[in-house]
Amino acid sequence: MRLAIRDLSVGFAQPRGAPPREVLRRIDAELGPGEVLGIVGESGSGKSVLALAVIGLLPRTARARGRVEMDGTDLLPLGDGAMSRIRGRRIGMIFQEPMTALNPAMRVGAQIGEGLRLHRGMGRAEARAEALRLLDRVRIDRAAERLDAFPHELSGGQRQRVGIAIALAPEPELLIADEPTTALDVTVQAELLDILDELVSERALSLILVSHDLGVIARLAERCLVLWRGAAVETGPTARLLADPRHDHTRALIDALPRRTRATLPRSADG
Ligand SMILES: Nc1ncnc2c1ncn2[C@@H]1O[C@H](COP(=O)(O)OP(=O)(O)OP(=O)(O)O)[C@@H](O)[C@H]1O
Repeated sequence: MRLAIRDLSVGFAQPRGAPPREVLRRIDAELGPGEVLGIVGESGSGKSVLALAVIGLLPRTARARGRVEMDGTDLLPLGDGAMSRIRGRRIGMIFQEPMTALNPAMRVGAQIGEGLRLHRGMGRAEARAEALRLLDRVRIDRAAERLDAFPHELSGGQRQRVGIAIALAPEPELLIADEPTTALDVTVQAELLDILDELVSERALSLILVSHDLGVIARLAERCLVLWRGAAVETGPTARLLADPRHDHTRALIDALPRRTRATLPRSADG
């Protein structure tokens, strides 16, 4: 799968005929199989709007221009029906707060099973066995028991593992993770980032990783795009950006990193 974002702008309709407020301006980006693209920027810079534009989940008041091409097909003009078939099947999404993606009234195994039955044509027993394999893959402890648990019975980290398993079930080619570890403590965060990293290489998955934290981006993304007030102020290999930031906002994001994280980054990012 190749994704090409071309000259993408997004505005929001304003009341009383005022001109739309542009929150994303002329974004270009590309992503191939087994690649990770980091989207980094401060709060309100447009990261989530960019992720939602790619997966076709912008609010109705949003107006998008440009192209979001998946293997050459522009997704922006697709209607709800065509887009919902691509979403889930070809593009998966992981959210910051896994509870929003989980159905509170449905057992974990059944939620993972939905994607397996709908998109991979599995029967009930086969879907249950595969759901267990997926829970093992995201290294949840006591996976067999978790199949029959409800989301509220799990910790935040376990819920996010389930969120990843649900997103993976239809074997998507592209995964979009919007602040997937922000709500979790650092050990769990590190483990989940490792799992995502492994999945990208195992499955030649393409990953768009959204974070306000350049440390998270640096762990996974070989290339990244720095958003500032809706514009891509810097884009390129993450190592280059860290070693030689060219925009004040990139420098500010590096300065925001804890000293210990900075010490693990390419040398010149430190000083
Ligand atoms: N539904 C909406 N209607 C109007 N404006 C919106 C809507 N959603 C987002 N915006 C605006 O778009 C801009 C970008 O928001 P976005 O959520 O993409 O930022 P972000 O970088 O993801 O921030 P955060 O890290 O806080 O989630 C903000 O100015 C926000 O107010």
